[in-house]
Amino acid sequence: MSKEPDRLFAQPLPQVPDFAFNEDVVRVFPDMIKRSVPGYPTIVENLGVLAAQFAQPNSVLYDLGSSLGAVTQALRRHVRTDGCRVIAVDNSAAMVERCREYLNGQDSMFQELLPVEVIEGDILALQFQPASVVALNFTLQFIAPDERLALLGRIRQALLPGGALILSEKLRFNDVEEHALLTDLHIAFKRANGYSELEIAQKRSAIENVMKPDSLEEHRERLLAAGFSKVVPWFQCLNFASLIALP
Ligand SMILES: C[S@@+](CC[C@H](N)C(=O)[O-])C[C@H]1O[C@@H](n2cnc3c(N)ncnc32)[C@H](O)[C@@H]1O
Ligand SMILES: O=C(O)C(=O)C[C@]1(C(=O)O)C=C[C@@H](O)C=C1
Repeated sequence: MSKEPDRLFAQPLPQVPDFAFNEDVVRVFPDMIKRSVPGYPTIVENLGVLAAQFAQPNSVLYDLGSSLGAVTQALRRHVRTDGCRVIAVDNSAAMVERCREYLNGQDSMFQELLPVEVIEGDILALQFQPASVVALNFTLQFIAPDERLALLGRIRQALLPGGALILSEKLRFNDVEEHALLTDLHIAFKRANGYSELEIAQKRSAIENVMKPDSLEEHRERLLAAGFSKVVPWFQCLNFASLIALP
C-alpha cells in the first residue's frame, strides 16, 4: 500500500473544495484514514475475524464502498468457508483502479485466497446476490440520508440466515455536551497524529457537505426499520463505532 503522507490540506486553500475520493485522495488514503479514524486498523482486522463467524458456504461477502480494499484483504485473510467469494464495490474509478492493483499484490503473495471481483459502480444501483456478510465500513455516511433506509432494506433482503451486516460509521450525538467532548477528543487524536490546526479545519470544511453522520439511536432505529432483528455494537473509539446487524 502507498506510504505517501496525507498533506492534502496542509497549505491554505483560497476556497476549500468539497471532499471527493479522487486521484489525490487515493494517493494518500491509507495514511489519511489511519490518522483520521481512531481504531481503524483494529476495526478492519476484526471485521475479518467477525466475518469468519458469519460466512456461510457458497455465498457472497460484499465490501461496499471498498476504497483500496482494506476490508476485502481482511476478509481474505480470515474467511476460510468453502465456496465463498468477495465482491468489492466502489464508485470512484481512481479507488477501483488502485484497489485492483493491491489485490493482485495480495494474490501474488498468498495462495488459496477467496476469489474476488472488484466492481466500479454505485452501491445504490447494485443487484445483490444472496450474501452472508455485508461490510459497510465508513461508507453509509457518504450516502444521501434519504437513500439510506432503502439501501439497508435491500441488504437485509439479500442476507442469508446466519449472516450479518457489519456497519462502521462516524457518530454524532444528540446530547450537546457528549457531542462536543467527543468532537474535541477526535481533534486531539488528529493533532496527536501530526495534523495541524489548519489541516484539521480545512478537512472539516471539505467534508461537512458530503459526509452526514447519524447518531447510534438513528442507526439502530433505521436498521430495525429495514428488517434487521438485532443490532449489536461491538466497537467504539471516541466518535467512531462499528455495529453488527443480524437478519
Ligand atoms: C471512507 S471510504 C471507505 C473506506 C473503506 N471501506 C475502508 O475500510 O478502507 C468511503 C468509500 O465509499 C465510496 N462510495 C461513496 N458513495 C458510494 C456509492 N454510492 N457507491 C459506491 N461507492 C461509494 C467512496 O468512493 C469511498 O471510496
Ligand atoms: O472526520 C474526519 O475528519 C474524517 O476524516 C473521517 C473520514 C471517515 O470517517 O471516513 C472521512 C473521510 C476520509 O475518508 C477519512 C476519514
